[in-house]
Amino acid sequence: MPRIQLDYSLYLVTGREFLPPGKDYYESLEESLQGGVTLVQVREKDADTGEFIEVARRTKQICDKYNVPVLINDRIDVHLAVGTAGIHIGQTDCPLPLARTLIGPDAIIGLSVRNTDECKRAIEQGADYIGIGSVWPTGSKDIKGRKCLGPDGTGEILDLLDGTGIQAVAIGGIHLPNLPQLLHGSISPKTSNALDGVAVISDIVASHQPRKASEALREIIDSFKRARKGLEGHKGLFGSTSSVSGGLSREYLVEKVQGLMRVLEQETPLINQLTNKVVMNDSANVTLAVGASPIMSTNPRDVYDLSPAIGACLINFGTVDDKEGMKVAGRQANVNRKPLVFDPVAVGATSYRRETAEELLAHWQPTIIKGNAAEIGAMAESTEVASRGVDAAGAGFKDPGAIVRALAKKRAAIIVLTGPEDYISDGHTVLKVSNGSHFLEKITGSGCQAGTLIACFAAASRSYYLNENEPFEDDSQLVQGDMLIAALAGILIYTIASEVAADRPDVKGPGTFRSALIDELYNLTPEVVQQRARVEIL
Ligand SMILES: Cc1ncc(COP(=O)(O)OP(=O)(O)O)c(N)n1
Ligand SMILES: Cc1ncsc1CCOP(=O)(O)O
Repeated sequence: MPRIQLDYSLYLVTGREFLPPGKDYYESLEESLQGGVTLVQVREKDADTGEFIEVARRTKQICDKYNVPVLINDRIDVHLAVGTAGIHIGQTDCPLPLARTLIGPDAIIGLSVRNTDECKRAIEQGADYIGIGSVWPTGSKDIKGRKCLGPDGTGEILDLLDGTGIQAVAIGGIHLPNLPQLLHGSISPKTSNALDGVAVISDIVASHQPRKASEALREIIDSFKRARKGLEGHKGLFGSTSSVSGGLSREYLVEKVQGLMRVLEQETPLINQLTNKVVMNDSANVTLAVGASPIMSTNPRDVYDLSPAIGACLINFGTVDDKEGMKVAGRQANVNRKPLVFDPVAVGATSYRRETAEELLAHWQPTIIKGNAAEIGAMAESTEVASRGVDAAGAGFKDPGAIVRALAKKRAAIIVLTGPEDYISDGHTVLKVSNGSHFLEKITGSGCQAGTLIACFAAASRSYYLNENEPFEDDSQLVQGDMLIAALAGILIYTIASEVAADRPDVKGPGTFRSALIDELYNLTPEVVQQRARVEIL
């Protein structure tokens, strides 16, 4: 007889030591069950056997009221004494085959997995589910300096499970702000296998309001799972994010970009830009010139309040200010499902910038990442192109298309590589844009302005989607709308306007070019885009 199927969506691992002062364990447990916890593991690291059995017995009594199964951490004797649904064991606990003999064929056995080798063994030994971790640093367990897996490392393990029927949860450092990034970012690149749930201790147990904490996590997990159901059979990485997979042509792409130009003018979306001091004024002006509305808010409370009202958010860390504001703005963009454009300026130039980028990326999931060759190289951990200040040094990548495609897959985001030619990828399709003017290299912040315009068109693409469809009709993506087209639109509009500006007789050098560029962005028509766009599908 097959073992019972558990719902792994929101898996609470208990930890009485992490309760807020004065909070009763059983009260906290009951509140978390009311908030939507679907499975509970009793984890007692300091209790003696009698106490463990008593805690597990009362835990099971409460969980039974909510029809939520209970598993026991490590201890087969406690499981047998209390009659729970099964056990969770680690790599140094009782070996799985022996545990199976001891607890019989019907009980669930979960195994901790920290790498692909351990996963292969878990498959061979017949685990019912695996706990993949630690995804991020955690204060709830000593992970002995081991490297955290992150969403992409989690995805590599998920790849191996495809077709095995073994369920998987992730564990370690999972909290509301990084949950969307984990769920979407761990979808395995090769097989599209995804997590069945997440296991958490502190996000629920350490909360004064475990019911609310659980409800908030469940909302995100349920929406992700609904989306996956809608996508059954689909093997692409991005589902509906990009609609261009079939029948792709220059004409199709340009027509879509023209459509977004009209949407932008009609909708005037608000674009919040946490950007650097050097470019702030020009970025606000290019935003206005294409028909969007700029706001340059950085205060954490302010960006939180603004998030529901904006069309998109840009985070550009050129002067690495306002890190707290960037964390909150990006997190709220994810929570409110707004496009988030990340411009990691000079990320490869210093260790501080690299660490800051990683810190930010642990807080939120970008929709689009834009950078020059040095920045994209640093993000892709490639040494082909070095940084020189905020610029890239050297000739560039041998195969830029392969770089952007691989990074898009790794980061589960659209990647835009700017340079003499621009490359854009969603992990499948690679587009190359050959428009632009040499003057763009002679003014400060041209890359930053391109990022701003990508954010404007990302907002337009989302609006277009929501106007055409029932709200969240296709819930498959964190952000709705065609973000590959949005990135293409931002790049095309900017580079074509730069060509038109550079051709003007009154443009004598970078100073006059800078003003002319804003004028030409303002005056650019869909017809000129049609005539000038040099887009190739690689
Ligand atoms: C769901 C889940 N995944 C992993 C673990 C970690 O288990 P283990 O490696 O045995 O470490 P301890 O929990 O025993 O410290 C888990 N408990 N649950
Ligand atoms: C038990 C365990 N195993 C790997 S990480 C971890 C702790 C998870 O706790 P938290 O959800 O508080 O990070």
